[in-house]
Amino acid sequence: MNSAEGIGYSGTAASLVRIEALEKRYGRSAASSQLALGGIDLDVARGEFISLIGPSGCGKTTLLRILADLESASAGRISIDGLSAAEARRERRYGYVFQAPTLLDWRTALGNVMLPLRLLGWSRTEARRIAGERLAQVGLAEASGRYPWQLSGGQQQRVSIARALSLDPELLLMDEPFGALDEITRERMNQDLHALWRRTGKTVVFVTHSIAEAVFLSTRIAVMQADPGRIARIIDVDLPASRDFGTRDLPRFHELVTQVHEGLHAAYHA
Ligand SMILES: Nc1ncnc2c1ncn2[C@@H]1O[C@H](COP(=O)(O)OP(=O)(O)OP(=O)(O)O)[C@@H](O)[C@H]1O
Repeated sequence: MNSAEGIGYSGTAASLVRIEALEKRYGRSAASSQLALGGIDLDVARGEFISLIGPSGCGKTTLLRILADLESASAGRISIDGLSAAEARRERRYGYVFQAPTLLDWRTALGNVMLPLRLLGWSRTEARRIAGERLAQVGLAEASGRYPWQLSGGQQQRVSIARALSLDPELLLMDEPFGALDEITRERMNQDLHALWRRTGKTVVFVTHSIAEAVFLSTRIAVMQADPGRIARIIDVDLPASRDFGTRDLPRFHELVTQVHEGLHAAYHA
């Protein structure tokens, strides 16, 4: 049985995501199995933007995939708005953005964003209207007729975000969505994602390897460590709520970058 499904429990009004004593073991035999997550406790408040950062292999993607019910937990409990991960998946309570865009090459940008709506029974006209709005939300209205191979990497990721938003979920799970982009495009995407988050009030769980990206975007940062994967430290990001290109020049921004850096160093050498 999927334990995340079996023992889901009710969250509070304030926390949208609740994770308690979550463990994940890959492999069956005791000799060859590996404890990828060794007891994660984390509450994510509604409207929060939390980043997971940590050394390669510390279980960031595994944690995100368990939340999305793409992977089962070995022990522990999670709930999303009071639902188990499986229920939340069935009810389309989250949107998921992968590291690679995963768009269908034979569908236009609009067609890709329409797809989840069409699959759930929206009429073609309604789906087209909503998908058009979502593409406008990510600044791609004029590219709606283009195919993925006619779009830049950054534009493809914008389409992926629009698709994740298509059903207007309260929760967005994002697995290093800007990892493959050049630095300037990435900063621009950070800026636009921040503005989108402020406008929509979504709750975001975001995996990244970039300290600057985590500090710029987040309300809190969970620094993880490996063997087994666990949360080593939580850092509150007390920057002004509204962030722009000037945010990276603030002394507090640099202090926080140093704090996360030190947290990561400690995590690497623990
Ligand atoms: N399907 C799988 N089968 C067996 N082991 C796995 C599987 N997926 C992940 N692992 C192992 O679990 C651990 C955590 O992997 P995970 O991909 O979640 O880490 P991560 O922090 O996201 O890494 P990265 O930053 O490199 O993407 C790693 O040791 C990995 O080898």
